This record gives sequence, structure tokens and C-alpha cells, in this order.
Amino acid sequence: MESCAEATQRIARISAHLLPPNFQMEGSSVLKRADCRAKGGAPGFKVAILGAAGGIGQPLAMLMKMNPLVSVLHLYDVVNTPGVTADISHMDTGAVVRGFLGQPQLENALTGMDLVIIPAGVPRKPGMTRDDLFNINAGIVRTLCEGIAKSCPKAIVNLISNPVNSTVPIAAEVFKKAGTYDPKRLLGVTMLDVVRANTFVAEVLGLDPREVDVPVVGGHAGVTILPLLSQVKPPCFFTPEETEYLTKRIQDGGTEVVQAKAGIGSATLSMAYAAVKFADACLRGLRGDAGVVECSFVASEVTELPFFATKVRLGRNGAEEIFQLGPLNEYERIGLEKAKKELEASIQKGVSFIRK
Ligand SMILES: NC(=O)c1ccc[n+]([C@@H]2O[C@H](COP(=O)([O-])OP(=O)(O)OC[C@H]3O[C@@H](n4cnc5c(N)ncnc54)[C@H](O)[C@@H]3O)[C@@H](O)[C@H]2O)c1
Ligand SMILES: O=C(O)C[C@H](O)C(=O)O
Repeated sequence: MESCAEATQRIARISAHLLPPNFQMEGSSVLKRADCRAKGGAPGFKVAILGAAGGIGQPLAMLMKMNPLVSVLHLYDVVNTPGVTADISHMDTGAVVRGFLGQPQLENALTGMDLVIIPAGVPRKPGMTRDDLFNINAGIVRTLCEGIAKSCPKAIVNLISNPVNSTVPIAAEVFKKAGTYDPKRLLGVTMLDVVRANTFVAEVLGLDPREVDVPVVGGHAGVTILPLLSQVKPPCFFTPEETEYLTKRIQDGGTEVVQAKAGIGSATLSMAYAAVKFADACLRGLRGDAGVVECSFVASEVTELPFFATKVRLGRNGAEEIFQLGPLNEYERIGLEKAKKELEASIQKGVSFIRK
């Protein structure tokens, strides 16, 4: 007759074999890495998502698990990562998934990472601006970036948390303080503006959005989002009414979603899609692919401001080349002046938050 202790040991042995080898929670006693045949040694990059249990974090984690360039995926949040990690680890794709819960596990979540994607922080509710998120999200971004400076100072950082126009300068100041700042490796994610611009322009022109390329420059809030409709590919012409409609719709795209969600939050699914599109471009750059170009909010000398979103070429070191704005029409020149005015204040607010 099997004793109670023997039965417990037998069940533990069976469980260890039933659990997928690519699921691990930091501190888990059920399955030790040593018990697994899979060691996560497949070629590819190590990616961490900070804020992985959130509205963006979950679909982003799912899509990154599907990315063949990712060999190891670390999911960090202050809540709910055990469930998200268990769930995503059942996907039969190559990346090994590990979950990390709470501040004491931040260091392990970050150690050895090539790319860190940050969608941690609170989202907007109707009636709020992105700047209204500053008070909460600035502190979150500071803490996470201190962790990056300590545990993976060479990682490329994709910063999604709003207000991006201020959180990127905050991250830069944290890295400067730690002595690890490399401007090429810190990228504010403005890809959703490009994704929206491609979609809305394609709608107006009657084209497939996948054939359309709209540069969106400036920053990521209201008038700082500046679509350059005069530079759309394929080359096309817009009436003044179309230009006004498209510019406003692209600038207010985030608010359109916030209002439609009516208090539940802001864009999550389209953002996860955009974040993966951008992260994939960063990974292709890291791999050494030639000609990887996307828009991003980065340290820049394109204008007199210290940060600005333009097209950048992504390479082994991050944003290796920053492209100039190119020829602007009168409408865009006026938009640029408005964008710079608001951006300057947002950047300064971020810098002061750390320097004060
Ligand atoms: N850059 C963009 O284009 C863009 C687009 C959409 C949303 N956003 C921003 O992304 C952020 C997240 O949006 P969401 O809809 O996923 O919000 P959410 O509230 O659904 O998820 C945020 C997650 O962050 C986690 N979090 C909070 N503090 C943390 C900390 N200190 N460390 C780690 N994780 C922490 C929360 O637990 C939560 O799981 C918001 O600031 C939002 O405004 C940016
Ligand atoms: O609008 C928001 O608050 C979220 C995000 O910045 C967006 O553009 O959808």
C-alpha cells in the first residue's frame, strides 16, 4: 500500500513531467530548471516585458512568444504574472517563458536581456491628457530604469509608458545618473501613430494599409504628433480638407479609443501590435539586418530640442542613424512649431523630475 508521503512524491513527479518545460516562475518549487531537457538555448534574443500582466502587456507577451527572433521571454509585473506566464507558456513556439513577480524579482527579470519593453503604468480615462498620467507613471518608469541600469545596462529599451514625451527624458536622466546612458539604446515607442496614420491614409486613398508608409514625427501627444502627409509613400495628393481631417484624426487617435472604451482604459490591442512591429524591427537591427528604418522618439539633433521623433535606422547598437525631417509644406511647418512648443515643456518636466 502506498503511503501518503510516497503518493505526494509520485504526484509531484508526474506534475513535473506534465508541466511544459518552457514554463518557469521565479522561485517556483514545483519544477526546477535542472529537471527540464529544454534549456532555452535556441538561437535568438532575450526580451523582457515590464508591465506584462496589463492591457498592453498580455497581448504583447503573446505576440512576442510568437516571434521567431526571441529565444527567452521574461514577463515582469507587480501583479498576476504567474497566471499570464503559465498561460503563454503553453504556446508551442520556440521562446522559453519565465515569470517574475514584484520588485524583489526585478533584477532577475532583467539580467542578461537584449531588449526591454516597458508598457508599465496607468492608462488614461476619458477627459484626461497623457500628461495627467505623469505623477504616477514617472515614478514607475524611474524605478524600472534604475533596474535596467543595474542589471542590463546594454539592453535596448522600448519605452511605451505615457506620457512618452516626458518618460523618455526621465529614463535618459536615470541612465545618466547611473553612468550607463547610451542615447542610441533608448527608444520611445511612437509606432502606434504610424500604424494609425497608415490605416487612416489608406482608408482615404482606397489603398491596402500595408502598401502605405506615413512618416509621423515630433512626439506622442496631441499636436506633438505630426504626420508628414506630403511625404506619404506611394506619392499622393491630399485636398486641404483631407489634410485637416487626417492630421486631426491621427493626432486624436488615442483619445478616440479612450472615449470608445469609456473608462476601461486606452489602446491595448493595436498598441501591442505596434509594439511588436517596433520590437521586431529593433531585433532585426540587433541581428545586423540592413535598412531597418522606423519612426521613434529619441535623443536627436534634428531640431533644437534634445528629443524628437523621426525616422531612425535600427542597427546592432540601436538607433544608429537619425534621419532629417525632409522638405515640409506650409501646413507641416506650422504644425512643427506648435509641436516643438509643447514638446519642450514635456521634455523639461521629465528632466526636472530626476534632477530636482
Ligand atoms: N506609447 C504609446 O503609443 C502607448 C499606447 C497605449 C498606451 N500607452 C501607455 O502604456 C501604459 C500601459 O497601458 P495599459 O493599457 O497596458 O495599462 P494597464 O493598467 O492595463 O497595465 C499596466 C500594467 O503595468 C503594471 N505596473 C504598474 N506598476 C508597475 C511597476 N512598478 N512595475 C511593473 N509593472 C507595473 C500594472 O500592474 C499593470 O499590469 C499607459 O501608461 C498607457 O498610457 C502608450
Ligand atoms: O491615448 C492614450 O492615452 C494611449 C496611447 O498614447 C495612444 O495613443 O493610444
